[in-house]
Amino acid sequence: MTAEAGPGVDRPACVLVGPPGAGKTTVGGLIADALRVPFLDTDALIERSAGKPIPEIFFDEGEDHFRVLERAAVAEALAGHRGVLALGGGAVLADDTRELLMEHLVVYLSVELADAAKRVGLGASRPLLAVNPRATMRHLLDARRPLYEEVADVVVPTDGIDPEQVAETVLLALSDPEVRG
Ligand SMILES: Nc1ncnc2c1ncn2[C@@H]1O[C@H](COP(=O)(O)OP(=O)(O)O)[C@@H](O)[C@H]1O
Ligand SMILES: O=C(O)C1=C[C@@H](OP(=O)(O)O)[C@@H](O)[C@H](O)C1
Ligand SMILES: [Mg+2]
Repeated sequence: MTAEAGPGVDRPACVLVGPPGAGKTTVGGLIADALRVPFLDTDALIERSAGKPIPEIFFDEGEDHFRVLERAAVAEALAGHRGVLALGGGAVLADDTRELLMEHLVVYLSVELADAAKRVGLGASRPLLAVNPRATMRHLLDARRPLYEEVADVVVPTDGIDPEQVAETVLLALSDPEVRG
C-alpha cells in the first residue's frame, strides 16, 4: 500500500482506538511503517506539550485535567495529522471526541481481560490502573466496550495474536473499498 491509503488526503489514514494493552501504540507504528506514512500517538503529543510523562500529569494535575489536554490533542491530531493516529484508551470517553471520530476511518483493536492484563503488566506506567489494577481493568473494558464499538468502522480482535499479525489484519481491512468508504 502507498501513502495514498486511507479515506482521503486531508485526514489520518486511520485512527486506532481500544483499551490499554490493545496494542494501539505498537500496532500503529507497524501500520504506519508499512504504509510509509508518519505515525502519531496522542499520548506522545500530550507529553510533549505538557513537558512531562502522563503519570506525572495525572499525579500533579489529576485525571480531569489530563482529559482536557487529551480532548485538545485529539482534535488537533484529527484535523492535522496525515498518517496513522493512535489515541489513548480513554479518549473515546469524551462525547465531542466520539462525534469528531464519526468523520474518520476508525479501527477498534479489541482485547479481553487476560491478554490486556498480561500486556500492560498492571504497573505504574498507566496511572488509572495503579490501584486495584485487575478489577479496574475489568470495569474499564466493560464500561468502554460500547463506546469503542460506537466509533469503529472495523473491529480487529487481538487476543493471542502478535502485533505483526494484528497489523496485517488492519492493513487488509484498510485495503477493502467497503471499509474505506
Ligand atoms: N498483539 C500483541 N500481542 C502481545 N503483546 C502485545 C500486542 N500488542 C501490544 N503488545 C505489548 O503490550 C504492551 C502494550 O502495548 P501498547 O502498544 O502500548 O498498547 P496500547 O497503546 O493499546 O495501550 C507493549 O509491551 C506491547 O509490546
Ligand atoms: O485508558 C486510559 O484512560 C488511558 C490510557 C493510556 O493510553 P493507552 O491506552 O495507550 O495505554 C493513557 O492515555 C492514559 O494512561 C489513560
Ligand atoms: Mg498507547
